[in-house]
Amino acid sequence: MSTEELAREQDYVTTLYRKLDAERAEAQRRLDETLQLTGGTPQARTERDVATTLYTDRLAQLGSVEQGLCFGRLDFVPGHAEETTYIGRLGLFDSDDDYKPLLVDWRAPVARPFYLATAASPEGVRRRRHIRSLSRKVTGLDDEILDLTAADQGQDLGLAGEAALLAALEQRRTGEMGDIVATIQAEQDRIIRAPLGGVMVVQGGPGTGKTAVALHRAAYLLYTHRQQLTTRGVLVVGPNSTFLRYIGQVLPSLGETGVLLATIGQLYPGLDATGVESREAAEIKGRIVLADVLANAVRDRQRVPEPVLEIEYERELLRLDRRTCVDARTRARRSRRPHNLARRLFVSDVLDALTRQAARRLGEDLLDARDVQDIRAELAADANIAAALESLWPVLTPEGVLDDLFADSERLDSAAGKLLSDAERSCLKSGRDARWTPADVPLLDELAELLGVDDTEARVERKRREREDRAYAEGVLDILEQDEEIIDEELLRVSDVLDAELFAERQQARSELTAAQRAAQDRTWTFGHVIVDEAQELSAMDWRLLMRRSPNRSMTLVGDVAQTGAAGGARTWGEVLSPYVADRWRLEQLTVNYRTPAEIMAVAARVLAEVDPALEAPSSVRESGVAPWSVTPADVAAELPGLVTAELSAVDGGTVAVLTPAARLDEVRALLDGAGDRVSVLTVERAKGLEFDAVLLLAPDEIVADSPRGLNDLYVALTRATRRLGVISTGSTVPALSALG
Ligand SMILES: Nc1ncnc2c1ncn2[C@@H]1O[C@H](COP(=O)(O)OP(=O)(O)OP(=O)(O)O)[C@@H](O)[C@H]1O
Repeated sequence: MSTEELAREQDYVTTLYRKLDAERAEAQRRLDETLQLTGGTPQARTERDVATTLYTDRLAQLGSVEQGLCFGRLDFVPGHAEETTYIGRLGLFDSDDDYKPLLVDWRAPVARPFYLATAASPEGVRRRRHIRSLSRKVTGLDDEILDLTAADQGQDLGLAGEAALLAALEQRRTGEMGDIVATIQAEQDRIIRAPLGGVMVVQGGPGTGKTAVALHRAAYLLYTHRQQLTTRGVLVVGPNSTFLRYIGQVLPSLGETGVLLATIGQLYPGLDATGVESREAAEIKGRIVLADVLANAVRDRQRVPEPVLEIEYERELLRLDRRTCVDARTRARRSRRPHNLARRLFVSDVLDALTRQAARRLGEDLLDARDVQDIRAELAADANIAAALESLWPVLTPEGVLDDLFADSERLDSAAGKLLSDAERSCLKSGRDARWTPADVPLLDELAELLGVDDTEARVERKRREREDRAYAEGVLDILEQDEEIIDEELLRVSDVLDAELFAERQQARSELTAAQRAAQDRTWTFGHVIVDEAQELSAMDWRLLMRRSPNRSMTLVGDVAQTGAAGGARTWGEVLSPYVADRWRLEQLTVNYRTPAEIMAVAARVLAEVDPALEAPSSVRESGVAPWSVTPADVAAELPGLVTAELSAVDGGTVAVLTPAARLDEVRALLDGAGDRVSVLTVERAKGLEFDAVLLLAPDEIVADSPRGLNDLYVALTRATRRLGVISTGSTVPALSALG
């Protein structure tokens, strides 16, 4: 690349940074101005709140694009509507020149050819240029000329911007995932920009960019359907907290808010379920039949007297017989309301019956309707009667019911006797953690549905407040419209684009929390879009919970059925989804592995063939030049630290993972204590979705033997490395690894 060309691009990029600085200064100035205003009417305070959030969001967005602000350029063929377009992390416009775009946001439709154009289908693009930079300095340019004669590079795998891609892939791993906006590939772009509605499954082998694609899709959807999605939010579900930390930085650096990142264990408000239990117990809890077990458990709590319950009331005995209670129970159950709401009906019928009894004793003929009503009210307020009603139809909480069910053999036998075997029931009872486990969360959620909350009073109050908010918002908008003193165009723009309802909703959100934060606190929140990563791991009960959060079935599910480790996880996507959407879901596939070098992938492919010969491993995009190796040390404890040190120096500042069978985790952690934060010691389950420059795999035979899906686990373990793989054998050889030197 000529130095003049580099200098020309540097000039342009410098102009863009100048523009970025100016935008930042302007947003800061406006924010400062707004913050200096004090006092005033409630309306004035509202206006200030709106403006404060607007400028604060803008500043955060402008702050997050500093690195690699502009990374691409398209030059179109003569006669095309555009001549040249620069692509970057956000859009910048020239306010002095009719808002001509200086930089196009990567998510905008005009940016698409940057990811999709090929020599065979150039979409009007003559040249695609990747601009590499470090801080604000342009360090390199990679050009592709998209005419047919130049159709050579990356032809086999259809790669776009191969040089830039390979440079990105060669980078050392830091323990946090980075964005891929500069080098998104065509098959990935099609998924990222797929329409919002419906259920899309993205099936792809390890390292094909499923996680990256899922997160960029969240950013794209929020950009394209901003209004719809910032109010409802986007839920991104990942397998565990280590994984969420790994991906946590990708979205803010794309300048997005309104996204809730959570594990299934965090989807029941007020809990972060981190308890541990056996694979078997988790598998049983994940079965769909648990929905029936729980329904039975709730029904079992709706009791009738055998044969009569006597209640002392004002020194006399009222008798509540079985028949009355059975009738009341039948009517309450037939209402199909959740337990705590149906309770009102049961209580009302029983009180009617008791009132009749009490009235009879006092002499029915002497009482008018008013007297009878008074008697009923007195009965309702009586402590003994309240206790009797509570014993027959108690107010229940999900936590209480689940705890009682697992702690009490009789209850469990009654609810699950016909649905789970003796061995399965005792597995649920034994070895319970004092804390809730992730597999408990969908059960609690199910119970919350079955039980409901009798919030009649709270609802009336909420409705009243909503009416007030709305009336207030209408008032604010009227004043904004009329007040000629308000010349700040940003504020006026706010009133232009909001109607009263939205404004009221926004006000509520602002005075309290963001959509994501509100969603985290509200079990009944439904999201605008739900994205699930490592979706193959979810159990049938997990899916039930997620489908409740996504009644519009706007979902992106990414995963790999060849990597399923959970005993209750997916074997096929159809099996998982058909109860909810029948066959109304579409499948997209990713086929290129960007993480694992070909040398390592060859080993992994042998394992995959053992899992299922019909499954195909993705093709690696590059070779590392380092062959995977294997050793069988005489004394693992003595030699492991040395092997780790050697890997650390080989990856030169990069990361090393030691993947171990669960039974050896503590021992290995102790051995490597003090190895520094570039070394992670993990089980395969915890390493799922993560990647490291070098991986040392300890005792593969034990990993295989540990679970019915042990070979899948081995496949996952082998595909975590971006550069180097070493296998440390301790026992019998695993056939698929026997060829390792
Ligand atoms: N287009 C791309 N440009 C640059 N890097 C990419 C691209 N696509 C994927 N990568 C990189 O490849 C690696 C693997 O991606 P990712 O973790 O998203 O794969 P995955 O399919 O989720 O893998 P797994 O199934 O093992 O969890 C990451 O480092 C990611 O940044």
